[in-house]
Amino acid sequence: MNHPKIGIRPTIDGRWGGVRESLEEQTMGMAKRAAKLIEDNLRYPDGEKVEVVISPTTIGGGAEAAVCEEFFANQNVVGTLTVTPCWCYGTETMDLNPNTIKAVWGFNGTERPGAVYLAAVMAAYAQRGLPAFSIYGTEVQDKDETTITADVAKKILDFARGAVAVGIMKNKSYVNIGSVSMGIAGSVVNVDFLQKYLGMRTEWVDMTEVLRRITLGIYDHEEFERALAWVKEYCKEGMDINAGKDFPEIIKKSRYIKDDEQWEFCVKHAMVVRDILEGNPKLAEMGWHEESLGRNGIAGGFQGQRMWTDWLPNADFTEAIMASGFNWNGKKMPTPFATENDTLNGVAMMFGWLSTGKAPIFSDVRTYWSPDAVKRVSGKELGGYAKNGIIHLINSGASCLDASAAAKDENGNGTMKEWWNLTDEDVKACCEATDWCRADYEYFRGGGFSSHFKTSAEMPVTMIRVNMVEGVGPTLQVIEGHTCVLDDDVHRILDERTSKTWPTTWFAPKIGVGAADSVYNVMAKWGANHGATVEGHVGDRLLTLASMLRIPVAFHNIEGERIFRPHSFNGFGTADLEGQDYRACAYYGPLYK
Ligand SMILES: C[C@H](O)[C@@H](O)[C@@H](O)C(=O)CO
Ligand SMILES: [Mn+2]
Repeated sequence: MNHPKIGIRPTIDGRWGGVRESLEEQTMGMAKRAAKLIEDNLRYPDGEKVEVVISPTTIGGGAEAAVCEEFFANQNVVGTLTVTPCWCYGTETMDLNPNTIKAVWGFNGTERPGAVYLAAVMAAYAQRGLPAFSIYGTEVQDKDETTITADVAKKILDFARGAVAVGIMKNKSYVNIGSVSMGIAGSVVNVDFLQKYLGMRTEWVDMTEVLRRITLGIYDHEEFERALAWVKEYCKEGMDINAGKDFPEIIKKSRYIKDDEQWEFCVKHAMVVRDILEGNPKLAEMGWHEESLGRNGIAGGFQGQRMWTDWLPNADFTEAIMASGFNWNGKKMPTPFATENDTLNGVAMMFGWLSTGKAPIFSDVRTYWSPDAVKRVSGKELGGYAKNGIIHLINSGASCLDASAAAKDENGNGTMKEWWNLTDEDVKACCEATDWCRADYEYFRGGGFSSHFKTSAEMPVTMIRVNMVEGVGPTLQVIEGHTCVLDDDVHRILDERTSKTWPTTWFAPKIGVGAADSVYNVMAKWGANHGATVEGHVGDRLLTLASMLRIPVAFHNIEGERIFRPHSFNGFGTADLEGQDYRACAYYGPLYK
């Protein structure tokens, strides 16, 4: 991965003869400390540490700003962080590159007017139509203080993480395999959105390409044997919902791959889909050079239903294992991969993955259960986070296996980890917590297997959705809450009323913030049938990312004090943060227009 970097711009009062000399060490010291903070705390999705470059000199005016810009030019710098403890000359030192994401940290030390420069250069950025993030600590620090305070550190990291996410998506591909599934609007790919907002290439691959590669053997046969052995050892058989059923003829005659050959087919499907997105040098060794290149895909989806699944095994294994933090080769970078080709949910999965390094969960937002309804059907009261009601997140077996929450944190609590922190025990535990049920032939005539688990830990999570709204364009929904663990009998009663062989996550949104005034209204206001969920309360990170991408946030429950957007957004009004966001995003428009 050609990693996008953060460029740091130590900026200084240009007056030689005493002022500048007295500030050189402190200014460059801020740059080095900010660089270390980012390198020590942030990782790319592939697990590598985020790379930072620092201007070769402090920047006192336009000449040195040009030297810095030239130095950054061939370093793939996606975001610049200007740092200063003093007054500087705003329009002479500002980053005028229209393509970088910008932030400025003004040290809160009163010996020199760093904060005055911060405000001055923010005015310059607002006047020039270049939104920039303003970072200023709440507490005055002594000028020789080298600690970066927690509030400043958080803003530096949230800025850098969002800028890196923007850079990771740029020039990558989103690969749709198949077309629109069952009339799902999110499956209707909006190429303008992917190109102009995310800088991504949209690729289409017909589902017959998967069949071609399986049929002609265009996959690594040695790896296939290994993967099949892993499946036999770790993907244990679950209930067969079809057993004993006398299906109508149309279903019986539709299953093309025999039951005892379906796992082989599903494993090949998963390997082929991965190779289509990422490429695989082994294929070149086999004489399949073009296939070995892949499509530079960091995310994608598979249509499945219905033209494939009405005769061939479904892609639930593929979709689950692509999005998981591990596979038969051990722990690996998750790939946001959308069921039913729901591209807008695939992008939501990608945003969550880029914001956490964790596996994103794909789900139907399927059922709102009020406390009264649960009491009626189970005789039990909902309590804890579930006390105001719960939402059933479940989709035909596509959810990443990390969502079983079988991985354990340092206190032994179930959680979902950055993939690079997964241990062998975590991987085994996630496999142990999952069984694989044969697909419901009424839905999936061609068969296949569905991952089946229930999220077995109470975790903070954030559910995300990208919607396309005529008259606005892309919008984002971000709802924080918790997963809930229900009593076994309550879970069983609720789960068995619906598709009981699919993976379940019980979600209790945090209510009482913004428009999220009830669990019911979270369900009622959700923009589509799917949601992408990641572990952690990371709604603030997603709102920062959305502001960088100029995607307005239509619905969220993130407390006002946690919202970090470019300073110039204040110019679009400050009393109503939602309206401000909409007006600023509408004016600035997409990054790559
Ligand atoms: C099997 C069914 O068609 C499911 O795929 C359907 O309920 C969906 O997931 C719709 O999003
Ligand atoms: Mn669905």
